[in-house]
Amino acid sequence: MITIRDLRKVYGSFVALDTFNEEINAGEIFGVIGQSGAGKSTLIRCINRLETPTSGRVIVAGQDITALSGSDLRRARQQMGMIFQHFNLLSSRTAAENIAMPLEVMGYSRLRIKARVAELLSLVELEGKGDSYPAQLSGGQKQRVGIARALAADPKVLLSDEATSALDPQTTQSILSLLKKLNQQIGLTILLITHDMGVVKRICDRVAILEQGKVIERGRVVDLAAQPHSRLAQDFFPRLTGYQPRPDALLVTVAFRGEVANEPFMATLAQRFNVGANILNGAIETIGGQPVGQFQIELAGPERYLALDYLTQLNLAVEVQDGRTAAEQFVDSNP
Ligand SMILES: Nc1ncnc2c1ncn2[C@@H]1O[C@H](COP(=O)(O)OP(=O)(O)OP(=O)(O)O)[C@@H](O)[C@H]1O
Repeated sequence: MITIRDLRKVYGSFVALDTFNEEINAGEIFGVIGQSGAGKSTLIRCINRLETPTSGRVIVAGQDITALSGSDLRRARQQMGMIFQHFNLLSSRTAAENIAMPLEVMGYSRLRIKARVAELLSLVELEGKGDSYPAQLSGGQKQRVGIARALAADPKVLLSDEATSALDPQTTQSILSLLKKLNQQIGLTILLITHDMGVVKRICDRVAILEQGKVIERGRVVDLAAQPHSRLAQDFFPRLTGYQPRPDALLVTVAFRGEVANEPFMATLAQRFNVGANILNGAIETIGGQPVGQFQIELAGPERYLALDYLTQLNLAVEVQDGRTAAEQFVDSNP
């Protein structure tokens, strides 16, 4: 649905976005996460052509956005709805009138606008609020108006620029639920940028992590979360720092997903091997509809390497603190 090829944006000699490539599929929720200044807004502004890329191509629903100008570009932009952190509603217009704006630009009749606005108010669960002015609405309600306005022209893609950053945690959850519902109900493709890992965890199918204009990690959220060493996993499952294992012990991170989360592997370790297995830290989250978790454990005792080998055979991702894989540790300790 969105093809981004070698997209670059340079301001003077400063590279704000460095050769971004991605294929965002129809019906997908794709997140771009990064800290302030990472290049997220630059990316989204190059996609909707609020900025002109220095080089590269952006193809949305089969149309090369980077090759268009004038009225062709305006028409192509109608394929992309956009929502913003501060909602960008007109304070002098009611919710219904704000939602109607793109339809007015497109020359819809008053009757058609009325019907479409009613439909959109219902879609974003704001029935009865059409006559309210923005000042009379909560932050979450204002964002719902923003979403309805973004969807008015029935775009294929929704671009979300930190749409929940100004909202409290509970309202953030309700807006994310709404975005997920729209994604599932009308097959909306969503590209969202955020600095909040919680947003990625909650609704994104795939993610790219931007740092200083470059992608430093990308993949399916559930896959990255289940890899002990990924940036994403380290953020989802913060590790103990500064812990020194005992001399006869290994400090091990075990990551797992799906069915294996239900297996009592810790109990089995203690039964089968001459080891003490001490859980230092751990959590299980539901990501992409399946359990994903990580434990940090200390394995102590003469059979700690056998225990480690057993864990890797269970299809768990296992990482020992000194960076060697479980297999390397095992070989090194059994010459
Ligand atoms: N018009 C511009 N001229 C010069 N530099 C710019 C311009 N726009 C952005 N930049 C620089 O490009 C870098 C990326 O900015 P961008 O706004 O894309 O980051 P961001 O990840 O969206 O950050 P934030 O979350 O704070 O909005 C920053 O260092 C910024 O100062």
